[in-house]
Amino acid sequence: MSVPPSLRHIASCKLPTPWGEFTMHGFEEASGQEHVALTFGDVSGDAPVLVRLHSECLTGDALFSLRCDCGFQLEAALDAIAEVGRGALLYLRQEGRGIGLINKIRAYKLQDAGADTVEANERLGFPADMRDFTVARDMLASLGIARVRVMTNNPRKVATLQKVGIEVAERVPLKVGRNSHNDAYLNTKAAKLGHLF
Ligand SMILES: Nc1nc2c(ncn2[C@@H]2O[C@H](COP(=O)(O)OP(=O)(O)OP(=O)(O)O)[C@@H](O)[C@H]2O)c(=O)[nH]1
Ligand SMILES: [Zn+2]
Repeated sequence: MSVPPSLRHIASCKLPTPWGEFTMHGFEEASGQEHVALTFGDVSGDAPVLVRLHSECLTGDALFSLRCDCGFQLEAALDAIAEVGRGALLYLRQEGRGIGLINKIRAYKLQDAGADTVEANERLGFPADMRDFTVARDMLASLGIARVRVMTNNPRKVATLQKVGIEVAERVPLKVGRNSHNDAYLNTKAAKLGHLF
């Protein structure tokens, strides 16, 4: 009996953006979970590729929320990739650090009442961060990317990439979008989740 591949590349298309023309690649996990990658320029070859692993945040990425830094990081990452002329953004469908959109709204409600972002997850019965970044390995492999300069403040992303055999030539900090609404959230990420600010 043959084992189905854990990730399938389904189709690619052009994606014009204010930063220029990206190529959008659609992937599907065996579970049915969908992800996309945007590439810019020629990402083949041995030179490390500027890469962002971005976890889905509907509120920050699409609805202009100031509760987090996600939307600002998304824009800054696309900006940086277009600026160097070559790179990839993996848009991972891991809303709410893996707990999903509705549970994230529940967690925000608890945060409105005083819990921090980690306590809120725990009160709902979830770990602080449920994400598994190994899907990035298969997406990068499918795109022909073996060496990266990864834009993140999250050491766990770097550690996972290294663990699954992606060479991390450099971690590029991505510190944008701090404001009065997300200041405490970002401080909690540094104190409890190990983010490097
Ligand atoms: N459960 C929960 N998830 C949140 C909260 N605020 C933001 N998120 C989610 O956290 C994730 C943030 O992902 P990333 O932008 O990849 O950020 P990161 O792992 O913190 O690290 P960076 O690469 O440094 O940005 C997204 O999935 C958001 O939906 C929150 O208060 N609770
Ligand atoms: Zn966010």
